[in-house]
Amino acid sequence: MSPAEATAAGNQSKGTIRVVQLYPRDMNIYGDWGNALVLQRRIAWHGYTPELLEYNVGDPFPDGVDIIVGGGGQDSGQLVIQDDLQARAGELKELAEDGAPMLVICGLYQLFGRFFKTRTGAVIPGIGVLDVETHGTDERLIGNVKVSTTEFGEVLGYENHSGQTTLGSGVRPLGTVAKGTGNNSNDGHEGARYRNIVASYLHGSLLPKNPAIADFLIRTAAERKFGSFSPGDPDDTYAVLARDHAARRPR
Ligand SMILES: NC(=O)CC[C@H](N)C(=O)O
Repeated sequence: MSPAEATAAGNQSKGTIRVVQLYPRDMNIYGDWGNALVLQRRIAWHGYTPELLEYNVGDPFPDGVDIIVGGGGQDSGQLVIQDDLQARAGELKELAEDGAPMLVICGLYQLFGRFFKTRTGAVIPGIGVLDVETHGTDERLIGNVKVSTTEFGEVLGYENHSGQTTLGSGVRPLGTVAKGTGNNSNDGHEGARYRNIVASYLHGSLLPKNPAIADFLIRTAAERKFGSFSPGDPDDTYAVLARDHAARRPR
């Protein structure tokens, strides 16, 4: 049911949750925009009113941000956004430290870290919200991934990156890779967790197949804004089918 339909049906909104997708023009590959769409739909299913905004290079930064979502991108897309991202570092760091829920995938995961040194030797500075660093290699890590996590159960998705990310002591991994590569070829970890940020290499999109992560972001946003979260009754039929299908895909 759309928010408008919910209102027409007489359901009282529990309040507005504002989602901002960072740089969809330059950083949105392998279906990452689907993460914002899932948040929009599930926020409405939980009885809140979703507001979905796009933030691109040069835009004024929106006020009252409740959830930040950022996707992946080619190295060239990361170069395009790098200066604007540096200009927004202060606002994003403040939101992160204040506990705003965020989901950053692949290219923006790398740039929320300290830096990404690409395969060609270019160093793209990150904003240092996450204590991670990334080095490009000649090997591309591509394929379906399964991750065991304590917070979200089994996380499923698809990776495609040349960057290999090493975690510092200021973050913890999202989980342990059961199939695929994840952060790098060495330590068997995928993604990073810090405060209410979930960072991951997984596209596909991630949230349609992993509603537990979507609901974590929504619950955290509601608790932060309204003091509590009252869940609705989301329809997980397609999520269950998508998870089942993704889990059976070969690497
Ligand atoms: N899928 C991505 O976002 C890729 C990120 C980065 N360009 C890399 O290759 O590592």
